[in-house]
Amino acid sequence: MGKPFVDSFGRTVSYLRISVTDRCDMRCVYCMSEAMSFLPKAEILSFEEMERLCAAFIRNGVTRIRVTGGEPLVRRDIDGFFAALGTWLHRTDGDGHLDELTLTTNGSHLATHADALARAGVRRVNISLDSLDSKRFQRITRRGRLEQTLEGIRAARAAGLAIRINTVAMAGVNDDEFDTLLAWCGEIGADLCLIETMPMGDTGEDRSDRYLPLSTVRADLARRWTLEPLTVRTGGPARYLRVGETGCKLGLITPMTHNFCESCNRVRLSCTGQLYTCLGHEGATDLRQPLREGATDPDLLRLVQAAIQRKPKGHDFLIGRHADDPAAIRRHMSVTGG
Ligand SMILES: Nc1nc2c(ncn2[C@@H]2O[C@H](COP(=O)(O)OP(=O)(O)OP(=O)(O)O)[C@@H](O)[C@H]2O)c(=O)[nH]1
Ligand SMILES: C[S@@+](CC[C@H](N)C(=O)[O-])C[C@H]1O[C@@H](n2cnc3c(N)ncnc32)[C@H](O)[C@@H]1O
Ligand code: SF4
Ligand code: SF4
Repeated sequence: MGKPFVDSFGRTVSYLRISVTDRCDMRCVYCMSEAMSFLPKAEILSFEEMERLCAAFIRNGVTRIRVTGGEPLVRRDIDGFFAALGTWLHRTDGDGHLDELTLTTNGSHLATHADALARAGVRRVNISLDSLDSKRFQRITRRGRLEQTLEGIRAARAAGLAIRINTVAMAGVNDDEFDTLLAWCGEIGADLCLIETMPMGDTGEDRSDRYLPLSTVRADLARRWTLEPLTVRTGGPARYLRVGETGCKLGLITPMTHNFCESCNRVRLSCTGQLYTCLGHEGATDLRQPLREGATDPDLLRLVQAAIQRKPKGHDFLIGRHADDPAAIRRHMSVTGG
């Protein structure tokens, strides 16, 4: 096995997030604009290309891969991709292995894929759902259908996958639903993770007046629920609390703080083969061109190592920052999948 990737701040990179497509069947108001245009197929890495890059990461100490998007389950032959990555799970030949393979999805196609994901070795999924009211769900996602996502959640449970529901907390949009969501998650045995809105990409809407600090939400929920801080971490940014009444976990993701930058273990590969070493920065290293021009594994490794050496210390997101501001992050969340 090769040497683990360590950045200039001494942080070891053991977690790769890979966005397999920029396409999506929804257009969530905080993520994309209604008139989002998508990339031509030739620009997107083939699954063979993605598998080769993943292998290079795994052979150098990456033990967790999260597949995301866009909506990962709208890409053709996604089951085959999971099956291929799944062969790295718990390998013991000393040439690298994965401890975890997982995905973040909007759930709309989970009913079709849940069994194949479980067979590939996926054990838990993060499913985005911002409301249990079908009209509101449709308004937020612009084209999603609540029943379809609920069907996907049922299929995931039936396939034995552990579920975390991701809910973007939005002032005046779904802030009256957190109790309902918490109770419902308790009923279905899922964890709930609330996420603060992040200013990424132009969505055609102003996000700043929807920003809801989770410190306020937590204090409010604590009046009705027994919330006990947990030390458990998934290697992700969520800080977890145990909900006494349901036994499930409540996660809080406050991406605008720098809480987790100092122990950041992750990099991101976009569907066009750009390696982003920080969610909160524009800079990326192109791996597609060298890959397509016949770069060897050591060549690719050198590029990745150099990129990781330049991994920034943290982000400088500002919620009120206008999209025209030169410091604003222009790319949409769907480019890197969060
Ligand atoms: N600032 C920041 N936010 C992140 C980062 N990774 C994920 N997030 C936020 O967390 C949200 C949820 O991401 P998920 O795809 O569910 O992944 P995760 O929370 O890392 O998942 P786990 O692996 O289960 O901990 C994203 O939409 C982002 O808002 C990160 O590295 N930096
Ligand atoms: C970009 S989506 C990709 C995967 C999949 N389509 C889904 O929705 O789960 C990954 C996560 O990012 C979150 N997200 C998207 N845009 C965001 C934003 N501007 N701020 C905070 N979270 C965001 C979504 O709610 C979702 O949980
Ligand atoms: S959050 Fe996920 S489901 Fe919603 S538009 Fe973005 S990529 Fe699609
Ligand atoms: S903002 Fe950048 S440094 Fe901070 S946790 Fe996210 S990816 Fe890591």
